[in-house]
Amino acid sequence: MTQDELKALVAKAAIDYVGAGTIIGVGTGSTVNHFIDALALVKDRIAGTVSSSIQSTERLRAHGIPVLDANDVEILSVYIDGADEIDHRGHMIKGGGAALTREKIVADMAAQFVCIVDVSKQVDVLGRFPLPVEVIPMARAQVARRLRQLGGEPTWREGVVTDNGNLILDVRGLKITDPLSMEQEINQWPGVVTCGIFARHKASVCLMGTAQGVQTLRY
Ligand SMILES: O=C(CO)[C@H](O)[C@H](O)COP(=O)(O)O
Repeated sequence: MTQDELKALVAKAAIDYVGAGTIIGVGTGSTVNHFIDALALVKDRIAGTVSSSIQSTERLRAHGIPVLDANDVEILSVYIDGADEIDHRGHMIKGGGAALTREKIVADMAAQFVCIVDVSKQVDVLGRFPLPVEVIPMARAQVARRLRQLGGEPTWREGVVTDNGNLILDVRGLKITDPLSMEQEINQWPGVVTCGIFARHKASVCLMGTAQGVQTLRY
């Protein structure tokens, strides 16, 4: 199976986690695009969605799936999203699509996080994928200096402006052996909106697409 076929497979499997009459959180990316297409087939089952990006909102609305304002919703039954990397404890790197901050907000609203990935995203230690960090434009150079002091090599993702009007630094060379403490450390620097480590908001379940089918991992 191709990587895209594995993404479609896990996206379809995630429909089992969509509870009748509930509001669900929807992530961003090519795997989630498959999920949105699958969700369209059962859209009458749910009360609505909260979306993590303009891109996903547009796709949801094109299918006639209601998208609600996060401020009007108290709790989500589930948040379904992809990841750039996931370790064996459910910690993730996210933000390859620059939607990390809204993704973390929607994840924070949800009772559980169902991560949908193909097997290529599984790692022993996070950091092979460059860590995205969303920064307020004025803080770009200072946060980059801080990241270098931490042992990383930050690159500005030029030309990319997030849905929140901010910039992305992609950090190579980090070996993230303690995801929770590195997430907390980076997030406290002035000008950082959030970093793409999802340790505080790790996956509850991962549906992993493999050549043998969908593997369900619980953390
Ligand atoms: O974090 C994300 C977007 O900000 C995505 O979940 C991540 O980049 C995975 O994307 P894809 O499903 O296209 O591989």
